[in-house]
Amino acid sequence: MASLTPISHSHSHSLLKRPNVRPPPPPSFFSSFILKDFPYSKTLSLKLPRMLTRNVVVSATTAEKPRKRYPGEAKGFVEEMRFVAMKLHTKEQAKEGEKEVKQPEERPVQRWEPSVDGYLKFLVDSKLVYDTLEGIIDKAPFPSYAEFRDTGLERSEKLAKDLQWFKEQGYTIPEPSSPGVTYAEYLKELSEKDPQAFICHFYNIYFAHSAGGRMIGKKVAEKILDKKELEFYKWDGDLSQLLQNVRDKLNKVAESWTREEKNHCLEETEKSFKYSGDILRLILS
Ligand code: HEM
Repeated sequence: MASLTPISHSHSHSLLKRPNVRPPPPPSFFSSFILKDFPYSKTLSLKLPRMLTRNVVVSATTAEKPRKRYPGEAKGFVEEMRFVAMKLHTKEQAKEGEKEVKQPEERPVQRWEPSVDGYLKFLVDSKLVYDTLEGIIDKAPFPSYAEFRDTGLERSEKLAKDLQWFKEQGYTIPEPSSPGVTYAEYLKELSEKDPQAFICHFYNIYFAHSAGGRMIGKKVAEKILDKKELEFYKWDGDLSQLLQNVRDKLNKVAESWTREEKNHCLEETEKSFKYSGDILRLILS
């Protein structure tokens, strides 16, 4: 495993007690700072930086240099990734969501009209993405990826079983389609040149599936599969413990990242939603 440099918090603690701290600079300073640090795309640049600015707290680490705190930072980097991800949901997807509904999959799952053929396309493309992710983690082109081998969250074999079940029911399993192929290619490329961005996708893919993904699985099964529970939505062992183990590892890996690298990882969240949204939308095709 790559050497990790833990961040020491002791010194900020003692300094927090200092009474004569400099007052925080005016909001305009923050807006430009955050905008510079979070160059999100046009669609989000209006929403996300404001959202982040609103939540940034200035903590007095030294009298000379006020230090901005990122939302979730005190709890660890996973909490920062979660914060950005939750804002990218729509209100109808999750309570914490803030994004406007633009795509069909952003509407309430309760009102979806899924088709078995569309769902099969979704499962096939999801399998390609998980095959790719799990292959990358296994190969570990960056040593830190090896931390994420055998987490118990792997989905490739589960999906293989589900597709076999559909086949036995008489369905023809389609070839992967463009959204899955495109995402898999992107992940392969990223994994070899940009570990921070790759880890963002890793987090979002597995954690999205354990949250919204499970909800989707249940609703879709009620509507079109006579409530058949797929293996895709079953984990060996206690899911919340498996997730916690991965959160701990992600936090540990991110401890060796600079603030710029962390921001770069957070900025990738939007792409993760875009690629995953394109695959989710197949359910409604
Ligand atoms: C129809 C689509 C979606 C629905 C209905 C949905 C719904 C949800 C819900 C209900 C939660 C749990 C919120 C809570 O903790 O109270 C959640 C969490 C989350 N979602 Fe989604 N989501 C969707 C799509 C996505 C997509 C496309 C991504 C990113 C690729 C994503 C990433 C996440 C992440 C990272 C979490 C945090 C999980 C955790 O805290 O462990 N979601 N989602």
